Amino acid sequence: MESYLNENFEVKPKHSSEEALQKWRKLCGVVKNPKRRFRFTANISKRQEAAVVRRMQQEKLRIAVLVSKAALQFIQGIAEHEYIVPEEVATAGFEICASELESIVGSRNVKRLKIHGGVEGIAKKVRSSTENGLTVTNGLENRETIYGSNKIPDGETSSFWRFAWEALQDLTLIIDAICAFISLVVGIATEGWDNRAHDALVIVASISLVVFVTAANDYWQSVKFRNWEIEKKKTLVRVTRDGFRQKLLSYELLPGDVVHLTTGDQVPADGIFVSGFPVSIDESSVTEDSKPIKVDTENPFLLSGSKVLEGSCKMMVTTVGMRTSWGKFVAADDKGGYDETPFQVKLNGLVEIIGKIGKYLALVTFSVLMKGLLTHKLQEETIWRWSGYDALEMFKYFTISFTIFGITVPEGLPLALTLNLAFSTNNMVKDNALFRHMAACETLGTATNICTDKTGIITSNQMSVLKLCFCMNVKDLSRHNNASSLCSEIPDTALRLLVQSIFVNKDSEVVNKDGKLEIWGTPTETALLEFGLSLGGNFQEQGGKLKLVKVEHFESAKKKMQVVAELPDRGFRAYCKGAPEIVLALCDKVINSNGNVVPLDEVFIAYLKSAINQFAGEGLRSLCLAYTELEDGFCTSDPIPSSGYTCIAILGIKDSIRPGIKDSVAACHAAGITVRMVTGDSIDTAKAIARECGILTEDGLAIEGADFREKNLEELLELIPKIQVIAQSSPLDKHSLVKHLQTTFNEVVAVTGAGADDALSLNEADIGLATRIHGTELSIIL
Ligand SMILES: Nc1ncnc2c1ncn2[C@@H]1O[C@H](COP(=O)(O)OP(=O)(O)OP(=O)(O)O)[C@@H](O)[C@H]1O
Ligand SMILES: [Ca+2]
Repeated sequence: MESYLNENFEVKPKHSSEEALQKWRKLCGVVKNPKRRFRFTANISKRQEAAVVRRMQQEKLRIAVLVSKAALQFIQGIAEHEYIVPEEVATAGFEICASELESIVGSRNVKRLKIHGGVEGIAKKVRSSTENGLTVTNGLENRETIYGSNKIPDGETSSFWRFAWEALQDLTLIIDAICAFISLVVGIATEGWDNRAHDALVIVASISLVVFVTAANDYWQSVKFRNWEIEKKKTLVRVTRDGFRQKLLSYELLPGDVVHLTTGDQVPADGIFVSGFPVSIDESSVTEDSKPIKVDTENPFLLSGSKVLEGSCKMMVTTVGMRTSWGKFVAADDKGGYDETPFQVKLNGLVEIIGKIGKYLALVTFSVLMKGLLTHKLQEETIWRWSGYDALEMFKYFTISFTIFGITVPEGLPLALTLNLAFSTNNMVKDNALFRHMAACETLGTATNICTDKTGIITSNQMSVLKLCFCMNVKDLSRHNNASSLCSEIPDTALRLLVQSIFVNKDSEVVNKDGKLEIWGTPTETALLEFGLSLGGNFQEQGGKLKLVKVEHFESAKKKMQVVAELPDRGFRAYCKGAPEIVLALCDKVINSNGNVVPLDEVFIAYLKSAINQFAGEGLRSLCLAYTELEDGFCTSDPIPSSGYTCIAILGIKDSIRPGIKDSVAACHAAGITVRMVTGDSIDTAKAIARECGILTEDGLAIEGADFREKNLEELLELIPKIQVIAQSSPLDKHSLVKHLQTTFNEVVAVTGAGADDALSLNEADIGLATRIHGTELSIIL
C-alpha cells in the first residue's frame, strides 16, 4: 500500500508539477461529492484558463508598448487631439479621468504624459503634490469614487444557504434519503400512516441535521479561509501624505499618493517615477520580459506587481485596483485555488483504497444476500415467480450493501484535514506568522533541518553601537554616560567627518510620527543613525548641505553601501560603509590619533584588525566607515571608485541574543532537528553567538562562505553534515547549502531569512520563513 501511495499519490510541498496534480485527481475515480472534496484545492482547468488569459494580457501589453513606441516615432510633431475632462471628474474637482491615466501608464505613452505636463502636471490634475503627497484633511472619499480603490476583489463568499444546498447534493445522502423514502412508502402501504408517521419525522429530522451540520462546518471553514486570504494580501507601503512619511496598507493607496520604493519592494500600484535614483525593475510577472528594466525620468512608468531589484525612488500612484495590469492578472489567477498538501493527497489515496475495499465488500454482501434469496426461491421452486415481497427484500439487500459502502469510505477525512490546517494557519496568524501556502503549515511539522539567519532570529534585532574604534583609539560607549561626552576627547575635524559619513551614507530616515521622531530602516542602519544623533549630529542640516548624486544600496552579496555626494563648495566625495574586511581592502589611508589623514601602514592595519577581532570575540557586528575625495568631473554614469579610501572608524554593534533562544535550539535538537546558522557577519562574531546559544558544539564546524564556495562535491558530502555555522556568507551560499541538504541528504529544510537577498533560498526551501516584513513583527511562511 505504501508503495502504491508513493507512486500515485505523491506531490511536492511546493511547486508541484501540473501532471502530478492531474494524476492523483484522475486516480480518485468517482468521487462521491467532488464539489466539497475539492473546494479549496486548485481547480486545474480554471488555472489553465487563467494562464491563457494571463498570456493574452501580457501579449496585449507587449504589443501596446511596441505600437506606442512605433507611433511615437511617427507622430512627433503632429499635434495630439485635446483631452476632454469628463463632466463627473470635473465636478469632483479633478482634471484627468481614471481611464486616461490607465492608458498613459498601461501603454507607456511618454508623449501623452508630456501633453498633461509630465508627472508634475498629472499631480496637479489629480490634486496632489509630488512633494507633500495627498492632503487627507480634504477627505478621500471623492477620490475613491472617481478613481476606485486599490483593492482586488476576492471571489464572492458563498452564503450559508449555498453550502446547505451543496450539502444536500451529497450522493450518499440522496441515496439514503431515497431508500428511506421508499421504505417509508412501503411501510405506510402495508402498516398504515398512523404506525409509520414517526418514521417520516425521523427521516426529515436526520436529513436536516446532517445538512445543517455539514453546511455549518463548510461555512465556518470558508470564513476561516477568507480571513487567511485577506491577511495574506496585506502589505505595507511607505507613502507621504500631508507632507509626512507614513506606512499604509497597500489597499489604502489612492491615485495621487506618493510612494517610496526601495530594493526588494513590490510596486503596489501603477504609477509614474517622480524623483530619486534610477531603479532597476523586474517586470517578469507582468510582461514576461525577464530582463531588468531601468526606470527613470526618461522611462518613468512603473507597473504594479513588478519588483524593485535595485535603487530607490519616489513614485506617484496613477492607477489602482482592477485597472492596473497586475489587478487584471491576479483576478484571472485567483480562481486557481491552492495546491494540495502532500498529506492531503496521501490521505486522498488512502480514502481511495478504502473506497475500493468498501465497494468490494458491498458487492460481496449484496451477492451473498442475493445468493441466499435465489437458493431459497430455487428450493421453493418459485424462481420464475417474483412478487412485490421479493422486490422489497432485494431493495433491503441493496440498502444494506450501500450502507456498508457509505460507511467504509471516509470521504470527510481529507476535508477534516483541510479544516484542521485552516484552523492552524489562523492560529499562527495570532502569533504574527502568516502562511502563504497551506502546505507550508503541514511541512513545518516534518522539517529535519533549519538554516537560520543570525540577525532577527537568534538575536533580538535591536542593535546599538557599543564600541567604537576611532582615531586609533577603542572606546566603550557603555562606559560613557552619553555619546556626546565622548566628543570632547576627539579632534573636531575627525568628529565632523564621522557624523557626516553617518548622515550622508545612510539608508534610513527620521520621520515625524504624531510629533515624535522615529527612525525607519534596517536595525543596522537605525543603530547607526541613533549613534549619529547621539553624537549631536543634525540630520536635517547634514542632509541639506550635501546633495547625493549616486547611491549604491547595501546588498548582502556585496556587504557594503556606497554613495557619492556633491560638496557645497566644489568637488565630490564618495562614502563607503560595510563589513570591515571588504571596506578596509579599499582603504590606503586612515585617521590617526591627532585627527590627521595618514597612510594606512602595517602598524595601523594590525591595530584595526585587533580591534575588529576584539569586537567579534564579544559577538559584536562590525562596520567600517570610509570616504574618498573624487575628481571634479564625476559623472553619475561613472562607477563609484573602489580604491583610495580613508578609513574613518570601525563600529562594534551589539545585537543581544533573544531570550529563550537557547531553549529553542535545545528543543530542536531534542526533536532531531539540526540547526545551522548562516550569517553575513564575520566568523568570530558568528562563532561567539552560535556558541552562546548552543548551535555550535565542540565537534561542529564553522566555515567562511568563501571557503564553502570553493569545495567540490566530494568534500561537501563530507563537510555538510558537520557544518553548524557559515559566516560571511552571500545569499548564494545559503541557497547552495539548502539545495545540497535537500537533494544529496534528502532532508526537509526550513529556511529563515529577511529581505530581498534571501528570496532565492526562501523559495528553494521546503519551508521559507520570511521574517520582519517591512520592519513589522510579521513573519511570512512560504
Ligand atoms: N546597511 C548596511 N550598510 C552597510 N553595511 C552593512 C549594512 N548592514 C550590514 N552590513 C554589513 O554587512 C555584513 C553582513 O550583512 P548581511 O546583510 O549579509 O547580514 P544579515 O542578513 O544582516 O545578518 P544575518 O545573515 O546574520 O541575518 C554585516 O556584518 C555588516 O558589516
Ligand atoms: Ca542574511
